Amino acid sequence: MDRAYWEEVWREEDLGFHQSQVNRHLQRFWSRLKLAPEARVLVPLCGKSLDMSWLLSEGHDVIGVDFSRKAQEDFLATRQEAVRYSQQKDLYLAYQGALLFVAGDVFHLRQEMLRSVDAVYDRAALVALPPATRQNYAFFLAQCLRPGAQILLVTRQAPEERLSPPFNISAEEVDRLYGTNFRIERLQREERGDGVIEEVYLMKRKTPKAFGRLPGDACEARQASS
Ligand SMILES: C[S@@+](CC[C@H](N)C(=O)[O-])C[C@H]1O[C@@H](n2cnc3c(N)ncnc32)[C@H](O)[C@@H]1O
Repeated sequence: MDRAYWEEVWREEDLGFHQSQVNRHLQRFWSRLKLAPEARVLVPLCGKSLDMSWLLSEGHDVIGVDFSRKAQEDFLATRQEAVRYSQQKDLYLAYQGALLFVAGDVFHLRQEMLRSVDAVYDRAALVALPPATRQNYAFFLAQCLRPGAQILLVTRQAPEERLSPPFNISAEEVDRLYGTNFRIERLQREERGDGVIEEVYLMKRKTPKAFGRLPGDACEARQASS
């Protein structure tokens, strides 16, 4: 699922993933992260999710990231505050109160932006990525997040495997992707009436043995090459 795929999705407004209500797992489990109100939360592949409004209403600083400038525009329009725009290479930044909405590729985010992140909220982000990209994404988060940073992850598994998003993510895959670098706790496993299983995980970045400028540090490497 490359950028062209998602641009088409937004152009055609084929937004079946968008929820008209705040996600119930977010509302139910967010307090488990025990964050201070002023904590900074990254919402990767955010679309125009109302979950960001909820996180802002909790007092958090929110960084939303999505390829789509339409998603950025639509989300900003739901809020009253003035917007200030800037650009860093191929990233289009919009600041609106405690929100920073970055229109661009999540993998192009700069390290200094991510090192200050206390928590990541992932609903319909990991499941939107094809298998090879999922590995890069989990590795990218592990490399960029500081020890102690947390991820609230919502996954899903439908009875049939699909060739397009949302993809099925099993507990084994979560463990394979994140287990080395994160302590993983499964908070919930729920089978919906339609046979789809939703799982909610709380993950905490472990302290690497030699944290910092390791060879292969994804963020550092990206910075050096940009
Ligand atoms: C399934 S939607 C989920 C949106 C949102 N999380 C929600 O719950 O409504 C996935 C979104 O990821 C965005 N996306 C996919 N790959 C991306 C990438 N590498 N960088 C930034 N955004 C990306 C797409 O544009 C799309 O809006």
